[in-house]
Amino acid sequence: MAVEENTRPLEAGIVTDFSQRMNYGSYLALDELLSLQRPVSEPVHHDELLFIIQHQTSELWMKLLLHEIRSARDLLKSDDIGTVLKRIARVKHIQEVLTQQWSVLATLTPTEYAEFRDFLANSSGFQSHQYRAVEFILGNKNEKMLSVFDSDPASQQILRELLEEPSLYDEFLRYLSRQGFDIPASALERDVTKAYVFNPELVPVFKGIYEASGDNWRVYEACEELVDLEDNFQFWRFRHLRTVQRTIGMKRGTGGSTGVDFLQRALSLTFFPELFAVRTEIGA
Ligand code: HEM
Ligand SMILES: N[C@@H](CC(=O)c1ccccc1NC=O)C(=O)O
Repeated sequence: MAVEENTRPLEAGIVTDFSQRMNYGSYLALDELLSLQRPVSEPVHHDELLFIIQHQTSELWMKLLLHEIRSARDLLKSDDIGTVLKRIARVKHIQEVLTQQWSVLATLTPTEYAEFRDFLANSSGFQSHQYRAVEFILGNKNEKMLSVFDSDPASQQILRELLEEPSLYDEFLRYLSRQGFDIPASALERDVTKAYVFNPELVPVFKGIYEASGDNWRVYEACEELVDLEDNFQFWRFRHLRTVQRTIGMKRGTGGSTGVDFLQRALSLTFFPELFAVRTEIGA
């Protein structure tokens, strides 16, 4: 059989009979995955598919983000800092993808969005349980957020567990204590169900680590990884805010908040305050 010009001939070994074998689509449950984009606008607005896919892909990456951060937190309990660093390296790449992805949604103009926004009713990203789980495990705990999930007990239960468990940073401080660093009891015995708040007693501990980085290389590296992670989180929040601003201006959110003003306030939150405070104390 003659091979057509500018085509790649299939090799003899290429498998084509999947009647009895697992294939790509069945492994990945593609039939289900690709049937889950269900626009609600009537008549269906061209851009609603973009809106749905932007959110669904974000949720998939957040699923992995949570999986990796949870694992990093649990590995700290067994003092396996090497694997923790590997987990955080991956977390940072996922965050970069999530932040880059905003440029796709930024092609949605305010006019186009206004044409289907009403169909979204009161649904909002504020109700994303995976996003809230990531915030909680990073230490931004807030029990009041649980009420949003009253009608979704399974998600509410996961959030309640994360609220009650130590955060990634709580476990990092406990790890440092086990490694011989002088972590004050006020940090080790804090109420982990509350949002983490700045503890000035920790700054000298980090100052010691940063000034003798060569003696504590892994710990020093871990501190810098956490700083990167927080920076990346803020970059995502900032891109979200700017996308919201260019799409709905100063309108209230569908979730009931003031919108841009509400999101702006999240930019002053911090997960690892002492790791930023220590910078003021370093050098001259
Ligand atoms: C045109 C696109 C978007 C607009 C206009 C928008 C708007 C808003 C607004 C106004 C809020 C505040 C809560 C409210 O009252 O609704 C919010 C929260 C939120 N949105 Fe979006 N959003 C957009 C896209 C996205 C995307 C793609 C994601 C990705 C998952 C997302 C995730 C979130 C999350 C997680 C929150 C809660 C933030 C927090 O608690 O600080 N949003 N959004
Ligand atoms: N809060 C947005 C609506 C919105 O963006 C949204 C709606 C449903 C599901 C996810 C959303 N994304 C982020 O908030 C708004 O006020 O227009």
